[in-house]
Amino acid sequence: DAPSSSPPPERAEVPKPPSTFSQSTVPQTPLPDGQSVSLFTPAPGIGAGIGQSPSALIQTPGATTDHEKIFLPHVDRPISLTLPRTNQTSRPALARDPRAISRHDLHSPGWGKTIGWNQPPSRAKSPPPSSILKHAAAEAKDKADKAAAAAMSTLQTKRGRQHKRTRTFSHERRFSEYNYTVERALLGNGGLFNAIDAAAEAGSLEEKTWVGTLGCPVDVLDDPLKENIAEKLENDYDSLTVYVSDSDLNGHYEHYCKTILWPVFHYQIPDHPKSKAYEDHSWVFYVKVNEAFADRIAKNYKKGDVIWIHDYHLLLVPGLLRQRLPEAEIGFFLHTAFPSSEIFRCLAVRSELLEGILGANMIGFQTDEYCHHFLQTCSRLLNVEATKYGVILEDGRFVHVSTCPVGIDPKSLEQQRRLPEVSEWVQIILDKYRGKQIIVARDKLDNIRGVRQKILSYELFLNKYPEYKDKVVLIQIATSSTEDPELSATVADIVTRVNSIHSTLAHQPLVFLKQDIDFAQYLALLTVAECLMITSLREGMNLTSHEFVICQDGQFCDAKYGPLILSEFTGSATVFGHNAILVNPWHYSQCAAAIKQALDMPLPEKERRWKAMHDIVVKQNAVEWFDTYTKALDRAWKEHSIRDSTSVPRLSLSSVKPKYLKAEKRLIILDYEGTLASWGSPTDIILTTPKRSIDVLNDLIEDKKNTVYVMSSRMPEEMERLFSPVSGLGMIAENGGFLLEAGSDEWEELANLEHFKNWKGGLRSILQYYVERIEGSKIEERHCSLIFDYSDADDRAGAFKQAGECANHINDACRDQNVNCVPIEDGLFISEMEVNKGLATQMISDRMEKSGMGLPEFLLVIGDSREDEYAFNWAHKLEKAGKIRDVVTVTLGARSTEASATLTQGVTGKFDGSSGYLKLR
Ligand SMILES: O=P(O)(O)OC[C@H]1O[C@@H](O)[C@H](O)[C@@H](O)[C@@H]1O
Repeated sequence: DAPSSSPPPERAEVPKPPSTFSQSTVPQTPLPDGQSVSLFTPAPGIGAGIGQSPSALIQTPGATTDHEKIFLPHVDRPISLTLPRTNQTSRPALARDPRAISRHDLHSPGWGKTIGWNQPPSRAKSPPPSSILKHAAAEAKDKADKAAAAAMSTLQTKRGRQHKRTRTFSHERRFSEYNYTVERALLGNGGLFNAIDAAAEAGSLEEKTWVGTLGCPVDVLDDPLKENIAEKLENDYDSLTVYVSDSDLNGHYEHYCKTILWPVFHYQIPDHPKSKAYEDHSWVFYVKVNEAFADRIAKNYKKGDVIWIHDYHLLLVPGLLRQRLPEAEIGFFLHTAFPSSEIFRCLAVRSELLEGILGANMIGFQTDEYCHHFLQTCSRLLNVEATKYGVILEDGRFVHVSTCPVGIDPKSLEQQRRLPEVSEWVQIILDKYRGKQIIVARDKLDNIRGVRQKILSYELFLNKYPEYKDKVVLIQIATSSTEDPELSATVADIVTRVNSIHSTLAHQPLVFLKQDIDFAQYLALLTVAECLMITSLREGMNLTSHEFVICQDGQFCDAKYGPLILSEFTGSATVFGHNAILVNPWHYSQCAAAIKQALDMPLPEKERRWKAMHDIVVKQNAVEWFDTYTKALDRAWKEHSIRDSTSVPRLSLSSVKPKYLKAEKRLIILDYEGTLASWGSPTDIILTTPKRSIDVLNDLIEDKKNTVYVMSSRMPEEMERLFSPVSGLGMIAENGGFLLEAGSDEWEELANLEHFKNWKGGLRSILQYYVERIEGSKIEERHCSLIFDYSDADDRAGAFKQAGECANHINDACRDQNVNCVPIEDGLFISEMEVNKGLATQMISDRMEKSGMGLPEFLLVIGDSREDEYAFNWAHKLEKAGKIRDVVTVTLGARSTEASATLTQGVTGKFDGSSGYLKLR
């Protein structure tokens, strides 16, 4: 039952390619009628995996490429592909080769067919193959052998060949004897393909390499042939092939991707009693395939490459790559929706998935809502700090998260619409449905797209408004990349009921095609439609609606400006807003009323809405998406390129010493907990300061050239008590809330204490809620900050988890109040957003600049935690501006940092000012 056992569909179903590619190094056995076995896609990625979407894309900036050489048909490059935007002189064989033009969403298993050749059929709902459950490689291999033998015999029969194959003649060898062509896969993410294609054409992308799997079973290919294919694809199509066994790919795509991730990401928890979704049998295959991608990419990676991972099939790849290539520029874009944390947390491997995604420098989503869900999920489940712009990981690395909605390429669509087949079909449809109002729809027939809900709404519409009965036709195209027999049967029943009740001898109100149609027919339908109806229960975007808007401009048919009925649960709903008629697909009477509203809409209103949507589609196009995303990724990578402590050099005492000695004026800023004192979290009760720290500080201050500050999360009075033996010491308390200038006796408030009074009241109730649930936890109130401390909690793991939720809760509730809650060791620190150590250090340098004293020539900042990064950044700014000659920033311990040097032990072990200068041991 393994995928390799699925016999390939009959050759008769293979659309005849315009030309074939002959493989020179494998034995040549031309197929009759010029037909050939399709092994790959010229845009691998489109065929990445069994019906997979594009997976990873590597681009090398600065290099040049011949885009057309790869993607456009060429006489001496006989690949079976014709793409849009070619300057073809001859008319493309659209009707004959339905793959001749591209579309945004190639989700049909065959172009006008029910089964495609170059994608094995899906069995997403079937029980897992025994190869998966038993992990029996040998058995799978045996099955694959038999299946391949069966497949070959099918081919032979069809071809009418009379060769006698004996058991001793390996079927693998037989398979390898055939010619093959390289064809674009029928399944996958057409929107991505079109966008990359458009970006290349627009000059935004100079060189690219797709990384993907072959769109066909590979177990039957022998190693030399596999190598040969990979080589061919690398050399001629700039495509890297990832080989994984058929059973691994089956477990990965059809099981883990399609029965777990796809439904969960679209708010469908597969909790059917028969569902195997939560058995983790397929997780291992998901990991394996992701690892295979990461290995392939890492092996090929060259410094300067940009790696862009796409979609839910490859969520682990960014993380796996980050381990292999710590410095690489890695982007991730999710084309689907991202669910609320309450749904995501149902996944057994939720942390692994999140950590995988967080390997990227930048994570892109289609809408703000998905972004927000992701940030919230990270904060709740991983207990990391999430800001509006991204996630701060425990090691200090910042991962950017942003919204970047994908669009279509109106230019190429425009060209495709001009093809004669489209106008032919426009005419055919107009003739056939003369006098009728056509509502059009094309969706995957899965539980996500709401086809059932749509037809039920339509039935209600016909019942409620019988005056439309003879005047309206709903043409529903239902494609599918995976089989769901139960849903198919239910929908078929409803379709039969609608038609048997509402049809007349002369009129059939519902045309339901459980197959895909030719792209030209699809464009013609969008052109003549009175309205498009999308009722997805969830959908990342919905580019069909964008194509509809373009097709309604009246260029090839009387101006329609057809209204768009659009589920509010699609990404496109946030893009179009109320210019579309937004509906809740579960609210059948609302949907029925929307149909009536669309059909009755006066022309001026139609035109107004359409114009607004048209502007959006044209502006928010595919090239724009590519440019925006890649620029943001580049920025993210440059700004926050990983500087973990292994890549930050150790503090070189011998290089610091001359700088120190040269300076006539020095500013030294030292963090307290974890830096001066080698112990302690901000929640510890500090009784005394180690004598050694006091000695070091006194030694430093004794040198009149030095101005010394200590910074801490402690309150001013605590700091005073701790450092009373050091006179002249400057202090920064409550992480920047208070400043005591060096040599002064008066504390200054940098935080707004009035504001604190206002927000702390509201927060107390939230914190109290968690204190009651976490035994041993407590709230500590300081002058301008609150600390939620669970260091004494019995169940630290449980407390950690709840604290994550608490932080999230607070950040959500206080977003408008400028209040920020960040995790600290065994606690949460809540303070005003702009109040941090950087604010206080800025104040110090401003004062120095303004006073006659001027800025120092030497600045040393030493810290150990995330809050100290604000001070490091401030120091670097001064250095960059050329205001301070020598700046040394040092962090302690192993963590990512902005600091320029590291130390592994406490400061007191290294510094000693007893000789009147910073003595380096
Ligand atoms: O390969 P699949 O899972 O059928 O999906 C192909 C594409 O289908 C589209 O509908 C989705 O929006 C994409 O996210 C997805 O990549």
